[in-house]
Amino acid sequence: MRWHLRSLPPFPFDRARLSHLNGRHLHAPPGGRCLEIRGLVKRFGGLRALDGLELEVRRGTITGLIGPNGAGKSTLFDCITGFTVPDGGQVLLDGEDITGMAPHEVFARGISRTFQIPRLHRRLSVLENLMLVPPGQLGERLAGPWLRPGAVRRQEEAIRRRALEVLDLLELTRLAHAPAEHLSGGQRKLLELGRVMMADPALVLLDEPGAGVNPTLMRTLAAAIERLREERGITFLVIEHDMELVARLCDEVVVVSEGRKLTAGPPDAVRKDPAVVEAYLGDPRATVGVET
Ligand SMILES: Nc1ncnc2c1ncn2[C@@H]1O[C@H](COP(=O)(O)OP(=O)(O)OP(=O)(O)O)[C@@H](O)[C@H]1O
Repeated sequence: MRWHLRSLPPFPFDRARLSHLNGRHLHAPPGGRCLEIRGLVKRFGGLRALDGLELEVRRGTITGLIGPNGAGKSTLFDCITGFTVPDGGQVLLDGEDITGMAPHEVFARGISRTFQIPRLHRRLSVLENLMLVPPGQLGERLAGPWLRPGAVRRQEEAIRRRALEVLDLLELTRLAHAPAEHLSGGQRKLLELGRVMMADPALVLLDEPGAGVNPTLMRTLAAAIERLREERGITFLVIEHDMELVARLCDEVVVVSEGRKLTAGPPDAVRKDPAVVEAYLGDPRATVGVET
């Protein structure tokens, strides 16, 4: 029986200690293509939410995904993660075609996501929300606690330790035993990122992490994302409307409009691109977001 969680390393992350784990992202060199979207099409009745979308996300980068409301950003996340099956095109992860795979198959390949409205177990505590994430826990099996009580206990302790480390990183320790429903909107976003961290992903898709988050929590959130990229080499694709956050976090920004890629490039260049400004505001003389 596999007991992979026993070997989970503590935070702060240490690449050398992690190398014995099987995460392909830990061995793959940064900068190569992690995610490729080729000609993706998704129709809802007569509406083409994705209309031949093409984009690439390089390994180890934080890539922003921006575009006006209804551009198709969330639909893209749904297609990547198996929540929606596209009508055409391909999703490639590290060169493997994962188009149309079920959500659990995509998750098993190292892709985790968050949602615009965090999906948490509201009645469970913050700590329990984290501890539920790692799959294949021995205690969940009917006979596990009877046949291997020591192994179940040790595994649970390892998961608890890791969850406490995640809470520490996200500055949520004092809320460990509070029910998730008592958290503020911003704290829920942090907890959702924590759940993603418990899954040890290679690629993380964040859907509007900054929405409804106050400036202090935003700094904690941004710092955690940067740290995960630096120390774990985790790749991020981030839908975000807050251009200040995009400018701070992202190496590259992809702009989508009406289900297609409009342009891509460094945040500053993209923000001043007349085509982008027009897509957002209908006025090529304006600029998108705040000046930094
Ligand atoms: N399940 C669905 N059924 C019908 N239409 C849908 C469905 N999901 C999305 N759409 C439509 O597809 C288009 C793209 O929606 P999507 O949510 O992907 O856009 P978005 O870029 O994420 O927008 P926002 O920034 O407002 O969240 C929209 O016109 C939306 O109304």
